[in-house]
Amino acid sequence: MAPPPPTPSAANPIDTAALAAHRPIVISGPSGAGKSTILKRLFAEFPDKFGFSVSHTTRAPRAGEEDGREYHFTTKEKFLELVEQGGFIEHAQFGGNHYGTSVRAVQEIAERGRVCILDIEMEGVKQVASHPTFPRPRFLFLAPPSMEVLEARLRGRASDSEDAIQKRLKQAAYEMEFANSSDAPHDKVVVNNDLDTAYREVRDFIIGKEGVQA
Ligand SMILES: Nc1ncnc2c1ncn2[C@@H]1O[C@H](COP(=O)(O)OP(=O)(O)OP(=O)(O)O)[C@@H](O)[C@H]1O
Repeated sequence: MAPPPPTPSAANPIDTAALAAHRPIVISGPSGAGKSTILKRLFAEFPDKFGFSVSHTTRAPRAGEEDGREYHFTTKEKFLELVEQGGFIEHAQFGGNHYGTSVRAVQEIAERGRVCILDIEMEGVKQVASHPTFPRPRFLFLAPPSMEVLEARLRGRASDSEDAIQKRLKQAAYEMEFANSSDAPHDKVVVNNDLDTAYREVRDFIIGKEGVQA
């Protein structure tokens, strides 16, 4: 049986008004689909409209990192307590450390009058879509034109080893399968073939009639 939904507590009340006025956007898609490229353009065109939330992590800060800037650094106990309270819209464990996006961090962006853009991988997307209390964001999936083109772009980026490229391609196949399934929450799928066209489609989805006004 599914556990009962956590009630928003005093520790993490949900400010639905701010989130409704500035509805967050979840962007996902395989590694190499072009998310960073398109988001970079969007932020350059609209420097004051969007924000990225600051994630929580249980890993130790690295030299030069500041609490609340790169991450909210926290302990495993506090992290798991917040999980129990439904305080994360999504969270995961990598290399022995916990990482998560808190309701509070996303809300903070909305309260500053900005639309929070969440670049989230597939498992996180599923968690956000099934969160019991967090208001549903808008979901955008960025797809490559084909697996062959994706492979060529990953190679062209020249930032990964052969092993890493193979792992990304394998993961991309799962992501495409999920995106094509009826479980996928996506409100819009944009195929990133020609960059200008894809950018316009993403921009229209985000700032068009249903999105924030430009
Ligand atoms: N429409 C396009 N046509 C040709 N090349 C593109 C296009 N869109 C993106 N690229 C290139 O493809 C590569 C992958 O793009 P990018 O790094 O933005 O992907 P990403 O989805 O952000 O990946 P990751 O999830 O790994 O960060 C980059 O080298 C980028 O310049």
